[in-house]
Amino acid sequence: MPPVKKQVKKRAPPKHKLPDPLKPGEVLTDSMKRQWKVGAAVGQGGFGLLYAASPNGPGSVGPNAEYVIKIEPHDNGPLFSEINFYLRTAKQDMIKDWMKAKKMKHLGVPRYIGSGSHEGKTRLRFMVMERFGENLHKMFEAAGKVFTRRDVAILAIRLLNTLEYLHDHQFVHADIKGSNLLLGFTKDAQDQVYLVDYGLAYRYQPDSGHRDYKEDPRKAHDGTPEFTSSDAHKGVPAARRGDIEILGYVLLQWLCGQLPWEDNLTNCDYLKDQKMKYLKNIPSLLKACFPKGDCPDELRKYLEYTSGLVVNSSRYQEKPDYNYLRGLFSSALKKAGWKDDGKFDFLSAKPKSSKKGQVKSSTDEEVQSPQSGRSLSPKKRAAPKKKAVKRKSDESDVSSPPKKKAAPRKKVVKRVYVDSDSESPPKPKAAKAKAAKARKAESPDDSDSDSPPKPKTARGKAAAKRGRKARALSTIATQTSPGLMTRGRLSNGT
Ligand SMILES: Nc1ncnc2c1ncn2[C@@H]1O[C@H](COP(=O)(O)OP(=O)(O)OP(=O)(O)O)[C@@H](O)[C@H]1O
Repeated sequence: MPPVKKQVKKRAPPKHKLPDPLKPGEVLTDSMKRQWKVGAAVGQGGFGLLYAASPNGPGSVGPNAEYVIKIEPHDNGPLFSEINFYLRTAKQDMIKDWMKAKKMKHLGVPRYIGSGSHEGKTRLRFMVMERFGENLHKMFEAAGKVFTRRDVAILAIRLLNTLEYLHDHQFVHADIKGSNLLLGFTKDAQDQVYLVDYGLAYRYQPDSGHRDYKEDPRKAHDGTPEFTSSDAHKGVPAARRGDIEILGYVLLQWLCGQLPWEDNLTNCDYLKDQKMKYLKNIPSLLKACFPKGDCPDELRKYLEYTSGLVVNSSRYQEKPDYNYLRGLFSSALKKAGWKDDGKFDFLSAKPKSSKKGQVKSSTDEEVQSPQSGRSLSPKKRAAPKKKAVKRKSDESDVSSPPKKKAAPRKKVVKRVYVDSDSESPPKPKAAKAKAAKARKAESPDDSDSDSPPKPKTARGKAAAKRGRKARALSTIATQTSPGLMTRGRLSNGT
Protein backbone atom coordinates (compact mmCIF):
# COMPACT_ATOMS: atom_id res chain seq x y z
CA MET A 1 0.00 0.00 0.00
CA PRO A 2 1.43 3.44 -0.85
CA PRO A 3 2.28 5.57 2.18
CA VAL A 4 -0.56 7.81 3.26
CA LYS A 5 0.33 11.46 2.89
CA LYS A 6 -0.11 13.42 6.07
CA GLN A 7 -2.41 16.38 5.51
CA VAL A 8 -0.99 19.60 6.88
CA LYS A 9 -3.93 21.56 8.18
CA LYS A 10 -3.75 25.28 7.49
CA ARG A 11 -4.59 27.29 10.53
CA ALA A 12 -6.95 30.19 10.17
CA PRO A 13 -5.27 33.49 10.93
CA PRO A 14 -6.83 35.79 13.48
CA LYS A 15 -8.71 38.78 12.24
CA HIS A 16 -7.21 42.01 13.51
CA LYS A 17 -9.57 44.91 13.60
CA LEU A 18 -9.04 48.63 13.42
CA PRO A 19 -9.72 50.62 16.58
CA ASP A 20 -12.59 53.07 17.03
CA PRO A 21 -11.23 56.48 16.01
CA LEU A 22 -10.28 59.01 18.69
CA LYS A 23 -11.73 62.49 18.85
CA PRO A 24 -9.39 65.48 18.51
CA GLY A 25 -8.71 66.84 21.98
CA GLU A 26 -9.02 63.46 23.70
CA VAL A 27 -6.39 63.01 26.41
CA LEU A 28 -4.53 59.71 26.91
CA THR A 29 -2.45 58.90 29.98
CA ASP A 30 0.58 56.67 29.47
CA SER A 31 2.06 54.15 31.87
CA MET A 32 4.36 56.83 33.30
CA LYS A 33 1.30 59.00 34.06
CA ARG A 34 2.20 61.53 31.34
CA GLN A 35 -0.79 62.96 29.53
CA TRP A 36 -1.00 63.32 25.76
CA LYS A 37 -3.54 65.29 23.76
CA VAL A 38 -4.68 63.85 20.46
CA GLY A 39 -4.85 65.95 17.27
CA ALA A 40 -5.64 65.21 13.63
CA ALA A 41 -5.26 61.77 12.06
CA VAL A 42 -1.92 61.44 10.25
CA GLY A 43 -1.89 57.84 9.10
CA GLN A 44 -3.42 54.44 8.99
CA GLY A 45 -1.87 51.01 8.93
CA GLY A 46 -3.45 47.62 8.51
CA PHE A 47 -4.21 47.43 12.19
CA GLY A 48 -3.87 50.83 13.72
CA LEU A 49 -4.58 54.52 13.41
CA LEU A 50 -2.07 57.30 13.91
CA TYR A 51 -2.76 60.76 15.29
CA ALA A 52 -0.65 63.86 15.76
CA ALA A 53 -0.18 64.46 19.49
CA SER A 54 1.33 66.86 22.01
CA PRO A 55 1.94 66.75 25.74
CA ASN A 56 -1.38 67.75 27.33
CA GLY A 57 -1.76 71.51 27.71
CA PRO A 58 -4.04 74.38 26.87
CA GLY A 59 -5.33 74.70 23.32
CA SER A 60 -5.65 72.15 20.57
CA VAL A 61 -2.89 70.08 19.00
CA GLY A 62 -1.31 72.09 16.18
CA PRO A 63 -0.41 70.86 12.70
CA ASN A 64 3.27 70.81 13.62
CA ALA A 65 2.83 68.63 16.70
CA GLU A 66 6.06 66.76 17.37
CA TYR A 67 4.58 63.43 18.38
CA VAL A 68 2.37 60.75 16.95
CA ILE A 69 0.14 58.33 18.82
CA LYS A 70 -0.49 54.93 17.28
CA ILE A 71 -3.55 53.09 18.56
CA GLU A 72 -4.86 49.57 18.18
CA PRO A 73 -7.65 47.61 19.83
CA HIS A 74 -6.25 46.21 23.08
CA ASP A 75 -6.57 42.61 22.00
CA ASN A 76 -4.65 43.07 18.72
CA GLY A 77 -1.18 41.61 18.60
CA PRO A 78 1.00 43.82 16.38
CA LEU A 79 1.18 46.93 18.54
CA PHE A 80 1.79 44.86 21.65
CA SER A 81 4.70 43.28 19.86
CA GLU A 82 5.96 46.62 18.63
CA ILE A 83 5.87 48.21 22.09
CA ASN A 84 7.80 45.28 23.43
CA PHE A 85 10.45 45.82 20.79
CA TYR A 86 10.72 49.54 21.61
CA LEU A 87 11.01 48.86 25.33
CA ARG A 88 13.80 46.39 24.83
CA THR A 89 15.86 48.21 22.25
CA ALA A 90 14.86 51.81 21.65
CA LYS A 91 15.08 53.59 24.97
CA GLN A 92 16.52 57.04 24.48
CA ASP A 93 19.65 56.37 26.56
CA MET A 94 20.45 53.18 24.67
CA ILE A 95 20.31 54.99 21.35
CA LYS A 96 22.27 57.96 22.69
CA ASP A 97 25.01 55.74 24.11
CA TRP A 98 25.34 53.80 20.87
CA MET A 99 25.59 56.95 18.80
CA LYS A 100 28.22 58.33 21.14
CA ALA A 101 30.26 55.15 21.07
CA LYS A 102 30.09 54.97 17.27
CA LYS A 103 30.52 58.72 16.80
CA MET A 104 27.31 58.95 14.82
CA LYS A 105 25.23 62.01 14.16
CA HIS A 106 22.14 60.08 13.19
CA LEU A 107 20.67 56.66 13.80
CA GLY A 108 17.44 55.63 12.09
CA VAL A 109 15.86 53.88 15.04
CA PRO A 110 12.88 55.82 16.45
CA ARG A 111 13.12 56.48 20.17
CA TYR A 112 10.61 55.00 22.57
CA ILE A 113 8.55 57.79 24.11
CA GLY A 114 5.69 56.10 25.94
CA SER A 115 2.80 53.69 25.81
CA GLY A 116 -0.32 52.73 27.70
CA SER A 117 -3.93 51.67 27.61
CA HIS A 118 -6.97 53.85 27.16
CA GLU A 119 -10.59 53.16 28.05
CA GLY A 120 -12.78 54.83 25.48
CA LYS A 121 -15.73 53.29 23.70
CA THR A 122 -13.53 50.20 23.64
CA ARG A 123 -10.19 49.43 25.26
CA LEU A 124 -7.20 50.62 23.26
CA ARG A 125 -3.48 50.10 23.38
CA PHE A 126 -1.41 53.08 22.34
CA MET A 127 2.19 54.08 21.76
CA VAL A 128 3.63 57.58 21.60
CA MET A 129 6.29 58.07 18.93
CA GLU A 130 8.36 60.84 17.47
CA ARG A 131 6.61 62.25 14.44
CA PHE A 132 8.11 61.57 11.04
CA GLY A 133 7.42 62.77 7.53
CA GLU A 134 7.05 61.22 4.09
CA ASN A 135 7.95 57.63 3.35
CA LEU A 136 10.62 56.59 0.86
CA HIS A 137 8.27 54.54 -1.25
CA LYS A 138 6.30 57.68 -2.07
CA MET A 139 9.54 59.50 -2.84
CA PHE A 140 10.57 56.59 -5.08
CA GLU A 141 7.28 56.76 -6.99
CA ALA A 142 7.48 60.54 -7.24
CA ALA A 143 11.01 60.25 -8.60
CA GLY A 144 9.79 58.02 -11.47
CA LYS A 145 10.64 54.76 -9.72
CA VAL A 146 14.35 55.26 -9.62
CA PHE A 147 16.75 56.69 -7.09
CA THR A 148 20.15 58.01 -8.05
CA ARG A 149 23.21 55.93 -7.36
CA ARG A 150 24.36 58.57 -4.92
CA ASP A 151 21.10 58.50 -2.93
CA VAL A 152 21.14 54.72 -2.82
CA ALA A 153 24.72 54.70 -1.53
CA ILE A 154 23.87 57.17 1.24
CA LEU A 155 20.71 55.27 2.14
CA ALA A 156 22.55 51.94 2.17
CA ILE A 157 25.10 53.25 4.67
CA ARG A 158 22.36 54.68 6.90
CA LEU A 159 20.30 51.51 6.76
CA LEU A 160 23.28 49.29 7.49
CA ASN A 161 23.96 51.45 10.56
CA THR A 162 20.36 51.01 11.65
CA LEU A 163 20.42 47.25 11.08
CA GLU A 164 23.69 46.87 12.95
CA TYR A 165 22.11 48.58 15.96
CA LEU A 166 19.01 46.38 15.86
CA HIS A 167 21.06 43.22 15.38
CA ASP A 168 23.41 44.15 18.18
CA HIS A 169 20.33 44.43 20.40
CA GLN A 170 19.12 40.91 19.58
CA PHE A 171 16.47 41.89 17.01
CA VAL A 172 15.93 41.73 13.29
CA HIS A 173 13.38 43.92 11.52
CA ALA A 174 12.34 41.48 8.76
CA ASP A 175 10.29 44.00 6.77
CA ILE A 176 12.63 46.65 5.43
CA LYS A 177 11.08 48.55 2.52
CA GLY A 178 10.48 52.08 1.31
CA SER A 179 7.08 52.42 2.92
CA ASN A 180 8.62 51.61 6.32
CA LEU A 181 11.37 54.21 5.88
CA LEU A 182 10.28 57.67 6.93
CA LEU A 183 12.06 60.98 6.53
CA GLY A 184 12.30 63.42 9.42
CA PHE A 185 9.22 65.59 9.90
CA THR A 186 10.68 69.06 10.02
CA LYS A 187 12.55 70.66 7.16
CA ASP A 188 15.80 70.47 9.12
CA ALA A 189 15.35 66.74 9.65
CA GLN A 190 14.39 65.84 6.09
CA ASP A 191 17.76 64.28 5.47
CA GLN A 192 17.23 61.76 8.24
CA VAL A 193 15.70 58.37 7.58
CA TYR A 194 13.94 56.25 10.20
CA LEU A 195 13.01 52.61 10.02
CA VAL A 196 9.49 52.11 11.44
CA ASP A 197 6.91 49.34 11.82
CA TYR A 198 8.34 46.74 14.16
CA GLY A 199 5.27 44.52 13.95
CA LEU A 200 7.38 41.78 12.37
CA ALA A 201 10.55 42.42 14.37
CA TYR A 202 11.93 39.20 15.76
CA ARG A 203 14.25 38.45 18.64
CA TYR A 204 16.60 36.20 16.74
CA GLN A 205 19.08 35.97 19.58
CA PRO A 206 17.49 35.85 23.01
CA ASP A 207 19.77 35.53 26.04
CA SER A 208 19.80 31.77 25.57
CA GLY A 209 21.57 32.16 22.20
CA HIS A 210 20.89 32.33 18.48
CA ARG A 211 17.83 30.49 17.20
CA ASP A 212 18.45 27.30 15.25
CA TYR A 213 18.00 26.88 11.52
CA LYS A 214 14.75 25.02 11.06
CA GLU A 215 12.54 25.06 7.99
CA ASP A 216 8.81 25.03 8.68
CA PRO A 217 6.47 25.23 5.67
CA ARG A 218 3.60 26.32 7.94
CA LYS A 219 5.46 29.54 8.70
CA ALA A 220 6.74 30.16 5.19
CA HIS A 221 6.60 33.38 3.16
CA ASP A 222 6.25 35.95 5.95
CA GLY A 223 6.91 39.53 4.97
CA THR A 224 6.28 41.74 1.97
CA PRO A 225 6.31 39.44 -1.09
CA GLU A 226 8.83 41.20 -3.33
CA PHE A 227 11.37 41.59 -0.54
CA THR A 228 10.75 38.49 1.62
CA SER A 229 14.06 36.81 2.44
CA SER A 230 14.84 33.28 1.28
CA ASP A 231 14.90 32.09 4.91
CA ALA A 232 11.41 33.52 5.42
CA HIS A 233 10.21 31.84 2.21
CA LYS A 234 11.26 28.54 3.79
CA GLY A 235 9.68 29.29 7.15
CA VAL A 236 13.07 29.59 8.89
CA PRO A 237 13.10 32.00 11.87
CA ALA A 238 14.29 35.44 10.78
CA ALA A 239 17.99 36.10 11.32
CA ARG A 240 20.49 38.86 10.55
CA ARG A 241 21.31 37.59 7.10
CA GLY A 242 17.62 37.90 6.14
CA ASP A 243 17.71 41.65 6.84
CA ILE A 244 20.83 41.96 4.67
CA GLU A 245 19.10 40.07 1.86
CA ILE A 246 15.89 42.12 2.13
CA LEU A 247 17.91 45.33 2.08
CA GLY A 248 19.69 44.04 -1.04
CA TYR A 249 16.37 43.64 -2.87
CA VAL A 250 15.26 47.10 -1.76
CA LEU A 251 18.50 48.70 -2.99
CA LEU A 252 18.26 46.75 -6.23
CA GLN A 253 14.69 47.93 -6.83
CA TRP A 254 15.67 51.52 -6.08
CA LEU A 255 18.43 51.34 -8.69
CA CYS A 256 16.83 49.30 -11.46
CA GLY A 257 13.16 50.18 -10.97
CA GLN A 258 11.64 46.74 -10.78
CA LEU A 259 12.65 43.34 -9.48
CA PRO A 260 12.53 40.44 -11.96
CA TRP A 261 9.92 38.55 -9.89
CA GLU A 262 7.47 41.44 -9.61
CA ASP A 263 5.48 39.94 -12.49
CA ASN A 264 3.91 37.36 -10.18
CA LEU A 265 3.75 38.56 -6.63
CA THR A 266 0.77 36.41 -5.74
CA ASN A 267 2.68 33.16 -6.07
CA CYS A 268 4.91 32.69 -3.04
CA ASP A 269 6.51 29.50 -4.34
CA TYR A 270 7.38 31.25 -7.58
CA LEU A 271 8.94 34.11 -5.60
CA LYS A 272 10.95 31.67 -3.53
CA ASP A 273 12.17 29.76 -6.59
CA GLN A 274 13.05 32.94 -8.46
CA LYS A 275 15.01 34.36 -5.56
CA MET A 276 16.85 31.08 -4.98
CA LYS A 277 17.65 30.79 -8.68
CA TYR A 278 19.02 34.32 -8.88
CA LEU A 279 20.86 34.15 -5.55
CA LYS A 280 22.78 31.17 -6.88
CA ASN A 281 23.62 33.11 -10.01
CA ILE A 282 24.12 36.81 -9.31
CA PRO A 283 25.31 37.61 -12.88
CA SER A 284 21.92 36.40 -14.18
CA LEU A 285 20.11 38.58 -11.64
CA LEU A 286 22.14 41.59 -12.72
CA LYS A 287 21.49 40.80 -16.37
CA ALA A 288 17.74 40.71 -15.72
CA CYS A 289 17.83 43.97 -13.78
CA PHE A 290 20.43 45.85 -15.80
CA PRO A 291 20.16 44.63 -19.41
CA LYS A 292 22.73 47.22 -20.51
CA GLY A 293 25.23 45.75 -18.09
CA ASP A 294 25.61 48.93 -16.09
CA CYS A 295 24.96 47.69 -12.60
CA PRO A 296 26.88 49.79 -10.10
CA ASP A 297 29.87 47.87 -8.82
CA GLU A 298 29.00 48.39 -5.16
CA LEU A 299 25.58 46.80 -5.63
CA ARG A 300 27.06 43.83 -7.49
CA LYS A 301 29.49 43.24 -4.65
CA TYR A 302 26.75 43.67 -2.05
CA LEU A 303 24.61 41.06 -3.79
CA GLU A 304 27.54 38.68 -4.24
CA TYR A 305 28.28 38.93 -0.52
CA THR A 306 24.59 38.36 0.28
CA SER A 307 24.44 35.36 -2.01
CA GLY A 308 27.37 33.75 -0.19
CA LEU A 309 25.75 34.49 3.15
CA VAL A 310 22.27 33.19 2.46
CA VAL A 311 22.40 30.24 0.08
CA ASN A 312 24.01 27.93 2.59
CA SER A 313 22.27 27.03 5.83
CA SER A 314 25.65 26.72 7.58
CA ARG A 315 26.01 30.52 7.61
CA TYR A 316 22.57 31.11 9.13
CA GLN A 317 23.88 32.40 12.46
CA GLU A 318 26.74 34.43 11.03
CA LYS A 319 27.12 38.08 11.93
CA PRO A 320 27.12 40.10 8.71
CA ASP A 321 30.21 42.14 7.92
CA TYR A 322 28.60 45.56 8.23
CA ASN A 323 31.92 47.36 7.79
CA TYR A 324 32.64 45.61 4.52
CA LEU A 325 29.15 46.37 3.19
CA ARG A 326 29.22 50.01 4.28
CA GLY A 327 32.68 50.31 2.78
CA LEU A 328 31.35 49.32 -0.64
CA PHE A 329 29.03 52.31 -0.68
CA SER A 330 31.36 54.81 0.93
CA SER A 331 34.09 53.93 -1.59
CA ALA A 332 31.60 54.42 -4.41
CA LEU A 333 30.71 57.86 -3.05
CA LYS A 334 34.35 58.76 -2.65
CA LYS A 335 35.30 57.54 -6.10
CA ALA A 336 32.54 59.57 -7.73
CA GLY A 337 33.39 62.64 -5.66
CA TRP A 338 29.96 62.69 -4.03
CA LYS A 339 29.54 63.86 -0.49
CA ASP A 340 27.51 61.98 2.07
CA ASP A 341 25.92 65.22 3.19
CA GLY A 342 22.54 63.51 3.54
CA LYS A 343 20.89 65.92 1.13
CA PHE A 344 18.97 63.50 -0.98
CA ASP A 345 18.35 64.05 -4.69
CA PHE A 346 14.87 62.57 -4.45
CA LEU A 347 13.67 65.42 -2.27
CA SER A 348 13.27 67.46 -5.40
CA ALA A 349 10.66 65.03 -6.73
CA LYS A 350 7.68 65.87 -4.63
CA PRO A 351 4.91 63.33 -4.01
CA LYS A 352 1.68 64.85 -5.30
CA SER A 353 -0.86 63.87 -2.70
CA SER A 354 -0.99 61.77 0.36
CA LYS A 355 -3.26 58.86 -0.29
CA LYS A 356 -2.72 56.69 2.66
CA GLY A 357 -0.47 56.60 5.61
CA GLN A 358 0.10 60.29 5.66
CA VAL A 359 -3.31 61.93 5.73
CA LYS A 360 -3.01 65.26 3.98
CA SER A 361 -2.74 68.11 6.42
CA SER A 362 -1.62 71.66 6.36
CA THR A 363 1.85 70.42 7.23
CA ASP A 364 2.22 68.30 4.13
CA GLU A 365 3.80 71.12 2.23
CA GLU A 366 6.45 71.50 4.85
CA VAL A 367 7.13 67.79 4.98
CA GLN A 368 7.42 67.28 1.28
CA SER A 369 8.85 70.48 -0.06
CA PRO A 370 12.12 70.18 -1.94
CA GLN A 371 15.29 71.53 -0.51
CA SER A 372 15.54 74.90 -2.11
CA GLY A 373 18.50 75.46 -4.36
CA ARG A 374 19.60 71.89 -3.86
CA SER A 375 21.78 70.61 -6.64
CA LEU A 376 21.05 67.16 -7.98
CA SER A 377 23.45 64.35 -8.51
CA PRO A 378 26.15 65.15 -11.04
CA LYS A 379 24.51 63.08 -13.74
CA LYS A 380 20.80 63.65 -13.70
CA ARG A 381 17.62 64.97 -12.21
CA ALA A 382 14.93 62.68 -10.87
CA ALA A 383 12.27 61.78 -13.42
CA PRO A 384 8.82 63.29 -13.11
CA LYS A 385 6.13 61.31 -11.38
CA LYS A 386 4.54 58.36 -13.18
CA LYS A 387 6.98 58.47 -16.08
CA ALA A 388 7.98 55.10 -17.44
CA VAL A 389 10.87 53.66 -15.53
CA LYS A 390 13.53 54.67 -17.99
CA ARG A 391 16.81 56.30 -17.61
CA LYS A 392 18.30 58.84 -19.91
CA SER A 393 21.18 57.70 -22.01
CA ASP A 394 23.59 59.97 -20.18
CA GLU A 395 22.84 58.30 -16.90
CA SER A 396 25.89 56.21 -16.64
CA ASP A 397 25.40 55.71 -12.95
CA VAL A 398 22.28 53.61 -13.22
CA SER A 399 20.77 51.51 -15.95
CA SER A 400 17.42 50.60 -17.43
CA PRO A 401 15.02 48.52 -15.42
CA PRO A 402 13.75 45.17 -16.62
CA LYS A 403 10.91 45.59 -19.07
CA LYS A 404 8.64 43.07 -17.38
CA LYS A 405 5.14 44.17 -16.52
CA ALA A 406 4.25 44.01 -12.88
CA ALA A 407 1.51 41.56 -12.07
CA PRO A 408 -1.69 42.78 -10.49
CA ARG A 409 -1.05 43.19 -6.85
CA LYS A 410 -1.34 40.19 -4.64
CA LYS A 411 -4.83 39.92 -3.25
CA VAL A 412 -4.24 38.05 -0.09
CA VAL A 413 -1.12 38.44 1.91
CA LYS A 414 -0.08 37.10 5.20
CA ARG A 415 0.71 39.43 7.98
CA VAL A 416 2.68 37.75 10.64
CA TYR A 417 3.16 39.24 13.97
CA VAL A 418 5.93 37.74 15.96
CA ASP A 419 6.01 38.80 19.53
CA SER A 420 9.30 40.53 19.89
CA ASP A 421 9.68 39.08 23.32
CA SER A 422 9.35 35.64 21.97
CA GLU A 423 9.66 34.10 25.38
CA SER A 424 6.55 35.85 26.58
CA PRO A 425 4.17 36.07 23.67
CA PRO A 426 0.46 36.73 23.71
CA LYS A 427 -0.84 33.77 25.62
CA PRO A 428 -4.16 32.17 26.35
CA LYS A 429 -5.87 33.14 29.58
CA ALA A 430 -4.29 30.41 31.69
CA ALA A 431 -0.77 31.46 30.85
CA LYS A 432 -1.54 35.16 30.93
CA ALA A 433 -0.97 35.88 34.60
CA LYS A 434 2.36 34.09 34.58
CA ALA A 435 3.47 35.95 31.48
CA ALA A 436 2.34 39.22 32.98
CA LYS A 437 4.45 38.64 36.05
CA ALA A 438 7.53 37.78 34.05
CA ARG A 439 7.04 40.71 31.72
CA LYS A 440 6.55 43.15 34.54
CA ALA A 441 9.82 42.08 36.05
CA GLU A 442 11.55 42.63 32.69
CA SER A 443 9.87 45.92 31.80
CA PRO A 444 9.14 47.71 35.05
CA ASP A 445 8.36 50.99 33.36
CA ASP A 446 5.69 49.55 31.14
CA SER A 447 2.59 48.87 33.08
CA ASP A 448 0.72 48.26 29.89
CA SER A 449 2.74 45.63 28.17
CA ASP A 450 2.02 43.26 31.01
CA SER A 451 -1.32 42.48 29.51
CA PRO A 452 -0.69 40.90 26.17
CA PRO A 453 -3.54 40.16 23.85
CA LYS A 454 -5.15 36.78 24.09
CA PRO A 455 -4.58 34.68 21.02
CA LYS A 456 -7.78 33.94 19.27
CA THR A 457 -6.51 31.20 17.06
CA ALA A 458 -5.88 27.57 17.35
CA ARG A 459 -2.33 28.46 16.43
CA GLY A 460 -1.86 30.81 19.34
CA LYS A 461 -3.36 28.34 21.75
CA ALA A 462 -1.29 25.50 20.43
CA ALA A 463 1.83 27.61 20.56
CA ALA A 464 1.17 28.57 24.14
CA LYS A 465 0.43 24.98 25.00
CA ARG A 466 3.73 23.90 23.61
CA GLY A 467 5.34 26.65 25.59
CA ARG A 468 7.01 28.20 22.59
CA LYS A 469 6.75 31.58 21.00
CA ALA A 470 3.33 32.68 19.89
CA ARG A 471 2.63 34.14 16.52
CA ALA A 472 -0.48 35.73 15.34
CA LEU A 473 -1.31 35.67 11.69
CA SER A 474 -3.75 37.68 9.83
CA THR A 475 -4.73 37.62 6.25
CA ILE A 476 -6.39 40.62 4.82
CA ALA A 477 -7.60 40.96 1.32
CA THR A 478 -5.53 43.53 -0.45
CA GLN A 479 -5.27 44.85 -3.92
CA THR A 480 -2.84 47.63 -4.14
CA SER A 481 -0.31 49.28 -6.32
CA PRO A 482 3.09 47.60 -6.28
CA GLY A 483 5.29 48.37 -3.34
CA LEU A 484 2.71 50.45 -1.52
CA MET A 485 1.22 47.50 0.17
CA THR A 486 2.50 46.53 3.51
CA ARG A 487 1.52 43.22 4.86
CA GLY A 488 -2.22 42.98 5.13
CA ARG A 489 -2.68 46.64 4.55
CA LEU A 490 -4.99 48.20 2.06
CA SER A 491 -2.79 50.91 0.79
CA ASN A 492 -4.36 51.93 -2.44
CA GLY A 493 -5.51 55.10 -0.93
CA THR A 494 -8.59 53.68 0.60
N1 LIG B 1 6.07 58.15 13.70
C1 LIG B 1 5.33 58.39 12.62
N2 LIG B 1 5.12 59.64 12.18
C2 LIG B 1 4.38 59.91 11.08
N3 LIG B 1 3.80 58.94 10.34
C3 LIG B 1 3.98 57.66 10.71
C4 LIG B 1 4.74 57.32 11.87
N4 LIG B 1 4.75 55.98 11.98
C5 LIG B 1 4.03 55.51 10.96
N5 LIG B 1 3.56 56.50 10.20
C6 LIG B 1 2.73 56.36 8.99
O1 LIG B 1 1.52 55.72 9.34
C7 LIG B 1 1.25 54.63 8.47
C8 LIG B 1 1.01 53.36 9.24
O2 LIG B 1 2.11 53.10 10.08
P1 LIG B 1 2.61 51.63 10.43
O3 LIG B 1 3.16 51.01 9.19
O4 LIG B 1 3.52 51.71 11.59
O5 LIG B 1 1.24 50.96 10.85
P2 LIG B 1 0.85 49.45 10.81
O6 LIG B 1 -0.53 49.32 11.35
O7 LIG B 1 1.90 48.64 11.48
O8 LIG B 1 0.82 49.21 9.27
P3 LIG B 1 1.20 47.97 8.40
O9 LIG B 1 -0.07 47.56 7.78
O10 LIG B 1 2.18 48.53 7.44
O11 LIG B 1 1.82 46.96 9.26
C9 LIG B 1 2.41 54.52 7.52
O12 LIG B 1 1.95 54.94 6.27
C10 LIG B 1 3.46 55.46 8.00
O13 LIG B 1 3.93 56.21 6.92
